Amino acid sequence: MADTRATDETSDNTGGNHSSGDGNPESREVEKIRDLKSVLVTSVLNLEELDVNLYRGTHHWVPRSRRLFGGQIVGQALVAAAKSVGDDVYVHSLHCYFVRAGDPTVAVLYQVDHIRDGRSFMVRSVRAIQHGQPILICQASFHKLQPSPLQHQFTMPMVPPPEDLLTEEQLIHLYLTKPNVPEKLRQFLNQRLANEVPIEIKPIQPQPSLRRPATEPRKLFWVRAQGHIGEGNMKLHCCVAAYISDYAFLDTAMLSLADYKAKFFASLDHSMWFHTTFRSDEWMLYECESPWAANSRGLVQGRMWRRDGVLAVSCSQEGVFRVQPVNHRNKL
Ligand SMILES: CCCCCC(=O)SCCNC(=O)CCNC(=O)[C@H](O)C(C)(C)COP(=O)(O)OP(=O)(O)OC[C@H]1O[C@@H](n2cnc3c(N)ncnc32)[C@H](O)[C@@H]1OP(=O)(O)O
Repeated sequence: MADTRATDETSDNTGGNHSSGDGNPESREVEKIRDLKSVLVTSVLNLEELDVNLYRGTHHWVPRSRRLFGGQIVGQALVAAAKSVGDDVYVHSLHCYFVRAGDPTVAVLYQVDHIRDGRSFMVRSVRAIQHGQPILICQASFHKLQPSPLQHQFTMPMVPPPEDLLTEEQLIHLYLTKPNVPEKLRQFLNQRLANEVPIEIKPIQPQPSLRRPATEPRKLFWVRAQGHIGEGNMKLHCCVAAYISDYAFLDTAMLSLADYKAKFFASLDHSMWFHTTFRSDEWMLYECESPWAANSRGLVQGRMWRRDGVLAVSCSQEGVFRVQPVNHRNKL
């Protein structure tokens, strides 16, 4: 079997030095895709200005649930908020509630309110609106750079580098070449391959199976935006990270429960804290864990690490989970 590992990474977290691979046609193909501007920048996060403080966003990828992807709404809301502040401030946090399911058949409007401009901090409130009603309310805060001797961070977990791991897509291709893959699983995996999610993921401990044992609710994976974004616009990288942060995050809470599936799950809220500069189109380690779940809700917390060990982003989210045993015969 051909070695399907991507070989495009020789750079450090500061980005830039991509090698052109090993001459393998598949590596060259990966390189070509990496050279294309990320669709997150050209389309998803490229809002249309309709009026003062009013923007319109369109959709790229819609999950199977047919409700809008939360990361898209948060990312677009942050783009709208960031348009109302100057170049001398950085987004440092956001706090959102998903109050209604997003409708994938119509665009989303983003209405920005200027809450306060202070000497150090600026706060914006954004309402994402469809059919005249809010689907998301978001507060975003921006801060001037103010270096201080007070600084510390946790230590990044030790994991294999992304060059030694396969992408989710490559893992699925590999798995589908095995004999006797159950038809239901084959269909599920083919559906995943058909997804046009503009995110690349390399799991640290892949689990390509529908039936898995209950484990500690914790997972780690390398993640980056598909395509090129480039250096320079830190606010844009934060918006892309907001998009990325909601993908493959909430299901961490389900890891503690085997033999059940979620007949309905959705994120209720989402918070992020941006600690320092990073490139969302370079591999970052996403460490996800769920400290608590009960009463049909689960809490997940995440840390995104630059590959040089610097903690770049912290995230937190609560979701609703309505679960049932996998062999449940009732029609949903
Ligand atoms: C792929 C990666 C995904 C990552 C995660 C995401 O991005 S998720 C996407 C972002 N997040 C979201 O879209 C969530 C948006 N928020 C919401 O949809 C809503 O706030 C909410 C469903 C969470 C709120 O639930 P409420 O129960 O208060 O709302 P509502 O009364 O309208 O009910 C919504 C639906 O749930 C059903 N429902 C309500 N309570 C129920 C219960 N105890 N048991 C069973 N079903 C129940 C209702 O019948 C209704 O179904 P019917 O509708 O059939 O009548």
